Amino acid sequence: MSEPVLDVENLRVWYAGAGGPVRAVDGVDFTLRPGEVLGLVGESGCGKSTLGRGLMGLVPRGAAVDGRIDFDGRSLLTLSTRQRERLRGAGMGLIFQEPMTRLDPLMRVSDHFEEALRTHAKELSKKERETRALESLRALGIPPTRYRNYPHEFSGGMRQRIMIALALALRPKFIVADEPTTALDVLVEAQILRILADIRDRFAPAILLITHNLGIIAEACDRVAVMYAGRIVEQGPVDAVFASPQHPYTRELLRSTISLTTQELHSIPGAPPDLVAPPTGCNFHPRCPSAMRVCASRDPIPRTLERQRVECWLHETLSDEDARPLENVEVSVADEA
Ligand SMILES: Nc1ncnc2c1ncn2[C@@H]1O[C@H](COP(=O)(O)OP(=O)(O)OP(=O)(O)O)[C@@H](O)[C@H]1O
Repeated sequence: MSEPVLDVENLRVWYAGAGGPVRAVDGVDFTLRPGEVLGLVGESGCGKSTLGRGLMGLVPRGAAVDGRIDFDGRSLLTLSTRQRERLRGAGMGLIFQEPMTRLDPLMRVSDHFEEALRTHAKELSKKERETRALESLRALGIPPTRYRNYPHEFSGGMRQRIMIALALALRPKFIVADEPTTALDVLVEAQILRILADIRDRFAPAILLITHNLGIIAEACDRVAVMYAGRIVEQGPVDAVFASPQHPYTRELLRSTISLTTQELHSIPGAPPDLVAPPTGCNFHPRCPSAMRVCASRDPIPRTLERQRVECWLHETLSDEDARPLENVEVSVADEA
C-alpha cells in the first residue's frame, strides 16, 4: 500500500468564545492515501468545516490549532504562515460550497487561472499557464471558448466546475471539498460527483469530501469518518461502516436517512452538545440509546476493530457496575414525546 499523503494525529481546533473555548475539533486522527476519497459526515455544527479549514491552515485569527498534521512528509503545524500559504494552492486545494462567493465577479475566468498559477506555479511560462488552465477546464467540460467569460455568465453547476478546475490546475496532492454539491440541484450534483470520480482516476489526489448526505458518501467515497461533537467516533471502509456500524451514533445517523423502504422518519432524540462545555465522558452519551454508566464519566478509548476504528465503551470489557444502563434523560423525554 502507498504511504499516506496526509497523516493527522490528535488534531484540535478551538475557537475563542465569550464563555470559553469552542472545541470544534477536539482530538481527531486519520490518514489519507493518494487517490483515496474520505467522506466526512455528521450533523450540522459537529466541526466538519473546521476540520477541513484546520487542515488547510485557514482558521480565523484567535483560533488555536494543536496536534500533528503531516502532509507529504512535512509537518504542517511547524511551518510559518508564509510557508503554509505557499503549500496551499500548490500542494493542497480547497473546493467550497458556494462558488459565486469565491469567484471574483469582476475577474474573467482567465484572470482567476492566471492569478492562481502565477502565484503557485511560478515555473510555468505564460503560454504554459494558459495551456494548463484550458486543459483543466476541458477536463471539467468547460469549452475553451468560455475562457474569457465572467463568472456570472455561467450556470451554478458550471461555476462549481470552474472552481474545481481552478483547484486542479495546481495539481494538488490533497483536496478538501466542503459540501461541493449542497447549493446545486440533483442532476448537477450527480454530474459533479462523476467529475470527482474522474479527477480521482486521472490525477489521483487524496480527497476529503465533507457532506451531510450519506448517499453521496455511499456513491463517491472509499472510506467514511463519522464526526460527532468535535471527534471522529467511527471510521472505516464505506461498505463496512454502512453494513455494520459499530458506534450507536453511526447507527442512529444511518437510521435517520430516508430510503425507499423506510416506513417512518427516524430522528435522533436530543440535540448535539454545547462545544464550550461538552458533557463528561462520551460526548454522545446523553442521546445514546445504549448508554451505560461508564459513558457518562470516562472518555471512550479509540479501538481498532476488524475493519473500522471506533470510540465507544460498548467494545470494551466492563465491570457490571460500569456496564449498567444509564437512565438517559434526553432519550426518555424524546420517547415520551
Ligand atoms: N469563527 C468561529 N468562531 C467561533 N465558533 C465557531 C466559528 N466557526 C464555527 N464555530 C463553531 O464551531 C462549531 C463547528 O462548526 P463547523 O462550521 O465546523 O461545523 P460543521 O459540521 O461544518 O457544520 P455545517 O454542517 O452546518 O457546515 C460550531 O459550534 C460553530 O458554531
